[in-house]
Amino acid sequence: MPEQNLADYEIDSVHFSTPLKANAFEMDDETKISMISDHFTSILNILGLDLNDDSLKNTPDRIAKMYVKEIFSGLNPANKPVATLFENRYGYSEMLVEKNIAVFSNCEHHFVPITGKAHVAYISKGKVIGLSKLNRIVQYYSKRPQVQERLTIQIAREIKRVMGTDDVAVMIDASHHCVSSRGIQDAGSSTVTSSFSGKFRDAETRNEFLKYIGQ
Ligand SMILES: Nc1nc2c(ncn2[C@@H]2O[C@H](COP(=O)(O)OP(=O)(O)OP(=O)(O)O)[C@@H](O)[C@H]2O)c(=O)[nH]1
Ligand SMILES: [Zn+2]
Repeated sequence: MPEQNLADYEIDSVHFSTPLKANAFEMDDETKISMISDHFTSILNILGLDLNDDSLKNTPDRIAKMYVKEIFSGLNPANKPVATLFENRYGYSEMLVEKNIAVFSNCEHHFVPITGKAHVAYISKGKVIGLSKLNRIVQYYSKRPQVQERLTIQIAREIKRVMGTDDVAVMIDASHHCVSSRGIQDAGSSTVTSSFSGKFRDAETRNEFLKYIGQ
């Protein structure tokens, strides 16, 4: 594992970290897929489904691949995006806002989707970041079993680390399918979380950010 990615987990070792077992990185992806597939075969059998049906027979394998390679790929630090930074030669000194970044995550309590939008902003301390890398950071931390509060903090911390500045804002507005499609079954509500650091703790800067994202 690249040293920098391992460090991400070591730094993350207090309350904002994804709870991971000590041996979380010992198993390779192929072994994980094979074991998850076996367990899903049992679950579908227990539910009484006929795995000889041609539509169902590959479902355990499909779910296992989807977990490891897609929706939970952010558990593997090897998939952490590497940020491309450029010198701020043009001396841009205002905030940069990347808004309406799609969030597709999954709730760690029920393993059903969290969908919504993230808005992030930073003020340069000399470097600028390739725009798509902000989207990639949001996507990487989304691809873990999550609670929205932790997702917000993890995204903010990573942007601060990469950009070498505390002047970072993150806001997420998302719907939790565990609230909309089951349980209380309230499809109309959404959850807003935010992280404001550095200059974004000042009302004027924060309000400028909120105005740009239409709040
Ligand atoms: N704070 C927080 N809570 C969340 C998040 N995602 C889901 N939850 C909540 O986690 C709680 C889990 O509570 P439990 O009482 O153990 O689960 P449950 O019996 O399925 O609860 P209900 O959803 O009310 O039916 C629920 O209230 C969820 O709405 C999140 O991102 N942040
Ligand atoms: Zn849930």
